[in-house]
Amino acid sequence: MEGYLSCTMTTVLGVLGAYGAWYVVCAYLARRGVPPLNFKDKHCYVTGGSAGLGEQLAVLLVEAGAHVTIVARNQVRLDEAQRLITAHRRDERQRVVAISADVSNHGESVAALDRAIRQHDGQVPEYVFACAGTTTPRYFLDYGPGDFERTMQINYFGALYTIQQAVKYMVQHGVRGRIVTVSSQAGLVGIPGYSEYAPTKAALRMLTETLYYELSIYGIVAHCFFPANIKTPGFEHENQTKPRITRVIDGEDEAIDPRVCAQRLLHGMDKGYPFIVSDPLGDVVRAACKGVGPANNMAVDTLFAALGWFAVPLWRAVTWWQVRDEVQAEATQRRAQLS
Ligand SMILES: NC(=O)C1=CN([C@@H]2O[C@H](COP(=O)(O)OP(=O)(O)OC[C@H]3O[C@@H](n4cnc5c(N)ncnc54)[C@H](OP(=O)(O)O)[C@@H]3O)[C@@H](O)[C@H]2O)C=CC1
Ligand SMILES: CCCCCCCCCCCCCCCC(=O)[C@@H](N)CO
Repeated sequence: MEGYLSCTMTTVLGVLGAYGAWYVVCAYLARRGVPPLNFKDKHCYVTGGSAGLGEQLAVLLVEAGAHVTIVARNQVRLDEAQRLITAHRRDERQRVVAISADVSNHGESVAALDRAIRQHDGQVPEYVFACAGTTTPRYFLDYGPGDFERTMQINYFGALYTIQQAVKYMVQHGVRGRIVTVSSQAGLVGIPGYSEYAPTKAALRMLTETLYYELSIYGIVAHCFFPANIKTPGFEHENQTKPRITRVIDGEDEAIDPRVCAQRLLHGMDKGYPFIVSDPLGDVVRAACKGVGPANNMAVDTLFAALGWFAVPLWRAVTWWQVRDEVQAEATQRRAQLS
């Protein structure tokens, strides 16, 4: 009996020890080659920097000593954001530049970046955050022609145009910078109501995964951020059209503060994570959706993934049960409307 116990103990300790060693190796591998974050005197370029997540990100960046460019369309909101961001500077030599452009237009995207570099005395951005994005959630059948294309054009192509041009300049000037795309947890998990939005965010994930490997050729690190709901003007906009089914399933009540959300993004970048989330549930979803993409820490991700494969279908069943009345009502109403 005693022999049996000590044999079990040895096995348990052996497994824990092996897991610990694996964890350490994974942590080392994940960080390998990623230089520490350092924003002091760096040029950080933030599209969508006039509101919500992008604005709070710009605030944190100037607090960390960066020069910042924010890009958005509406001049009034840009001016307000510029004032707010400027008030957070550590040093008045820090430049805060605001540029009005529609990033979904290739010419405007490129011109905005050129202007930003000129206004920063030729300094190419070391950090590029493609934050601009939008959604108007509805039932699939309620979208009109053009809606899908418009959202893809802003969320996906808007980010792509900015990043491609920035990477060109980085490589040309030998800048070993970082690029960040902003996807969403809705780009990982299918949620009714996001048919116009989720594909744009899934596309960003795959773009970033590709660039994570490809841009390592030039010493540039790519990150993709997958936040859950954030309390922003964009969130208020989407809630005006969001079906109730969507509100319940995506956890409307748990929306987080944009500053906290931006801090979590910077934390993930500091760790060198390719895919970054805003909360622990996000880590479960991220790991369960990992596929053959890059891991943050293979040892931890494997545990999270195993949890996700069981928990996500349970969560799906529970939330679907919570909205059973709305599902019924929508089915009845829609059939009546279309027949
Ligand atoms: N809020 C949330 O719950 C979540 C948001 N996200 C994503 O995070 C990002 C930020 O979201 P959030 O802070 O809520 O967004 P907001 O709507 O609050 O702010 C969006 C910003 O992007 C700018 N923008 C929008 N379209 C364009 C365009 N075509 N060209 C240039 N700038 C543009 C807006 O300015 P202007 O309109 O003046 O151009 C504004 O500065 C988005 O990509 C969003 O999809 C992801 C998960 C959850
Ligand atoms: C124990 C494991 C349970 C698994 C839980 C799965 C949770 C998924 C939650 C998805 C939330 C999606 C928010 C999308 C926000 C967004 O992008 C929009 N607000 C657009 O702006």
